[in-house]
Amino acid sequence: MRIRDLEITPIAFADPPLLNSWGVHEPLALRCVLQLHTEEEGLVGLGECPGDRPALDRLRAVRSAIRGLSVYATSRIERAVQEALGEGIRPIDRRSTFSAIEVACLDVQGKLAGQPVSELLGGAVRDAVPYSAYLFYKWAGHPGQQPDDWGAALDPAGIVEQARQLIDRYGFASIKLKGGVFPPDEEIAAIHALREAFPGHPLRIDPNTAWTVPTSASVAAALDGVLEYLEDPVAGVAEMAEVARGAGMPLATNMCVVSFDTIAPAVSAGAVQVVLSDHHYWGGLARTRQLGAVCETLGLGLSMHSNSHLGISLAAMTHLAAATPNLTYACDTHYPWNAADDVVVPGVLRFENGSVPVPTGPGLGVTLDHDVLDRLHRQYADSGRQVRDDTGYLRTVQPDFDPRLPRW
Ligand SMILES: O=C([O-])C(=O)C[C@H](O)[C@@H](O)C(=O)[O-]
Repeated sequence: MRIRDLEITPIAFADPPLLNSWGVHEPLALRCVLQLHTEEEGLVGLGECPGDRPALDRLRAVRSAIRGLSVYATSRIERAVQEALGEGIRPIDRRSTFSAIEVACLDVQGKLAGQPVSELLGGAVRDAVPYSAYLFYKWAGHPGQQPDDWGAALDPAGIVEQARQLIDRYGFASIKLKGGVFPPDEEIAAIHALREAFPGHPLRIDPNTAWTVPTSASVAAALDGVLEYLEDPVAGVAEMAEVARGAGMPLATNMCVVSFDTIAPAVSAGAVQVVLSDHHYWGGLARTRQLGAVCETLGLGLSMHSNSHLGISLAAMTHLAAATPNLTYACDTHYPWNAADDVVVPGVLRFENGSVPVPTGPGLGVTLDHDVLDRLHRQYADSGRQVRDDTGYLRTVQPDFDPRLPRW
């Protein structure tokens, strides 16, 4: 079963004004939907990946190189992708490009075999995958941002209210707060407020390396006995190790362990106890299962990271987590923030008690909604890219958008 073509559709979907240590989320998140068409039987495999212009350029660069290859030959496809990308592309971007294509190949393989992707990965060891409530400090609204009904969350009471909405709607157990936004004392107070409001719910905070070693140490002391893990408090292996030595909870990361070659130095230094996987950045579902084996061997915990994403990625994440026995932490997902714009037909992907039941249909088990895809693609074409100007406000610019290439 050979690849006839890779259809690349950039899309833009609404993202609320969520805050992180870099600022506020842009009004539109850029993503890309892949449809991998086969030569025989007219099958289509789905993939999803970042949709910024460099990511799209990389996909266009590899498109002809994978034509004619077997959908089963993922190692050969990976090599063809690497060769087509040539020199000068960051390893993480190489892995990300291949990852979306690998997911689309697995979707086709599953459709051919009449088996869900989780079976192709060794079989689901859980029927449903737990996700965490991913809390963000949030403005009520922002210029250029579409209105939403979540409200603002700018203090402990707002964070507790946001957690309540997410837990009421989705049933999450674990709760993760994106920190590094306000002074650490305010974020510590928010975690204590969550602990009081939701006793028994595992809690995490992730400031995306915004803190210094002393700040991280005092946050770790203040939250001792409260957190299931502290994620990326500080940048650098040596700095993470220094924090880890005095912290009463495990340190987790998706920023200092980002590839296989970064595992050993971090482990030797005692810098991390939990690794957050992410198939987009680790080079696909098979590679991420290899990460699982390495973590098991080294006695590291395994969790899962997310960025803004839609249902094709959620399906892939769910199949992967279901078939990775030692992925025992609840996975991150941004899905509740973006679900209203999903490109997959509703129904299969749903949250029950904080978990997504593993899709049982062939392949990823999800179906593309072409009307939504077209709408989000038009939104991409019409809006250009939103960037923050030097006054902190968002504006629409078109520098990396070429209207002559609306769809590849
Ligand atoms: O856990 C993480 O590092 C992230 O989720 C990175 C994301 O970019 C997150 O900070 C966000 O969406 O603002």
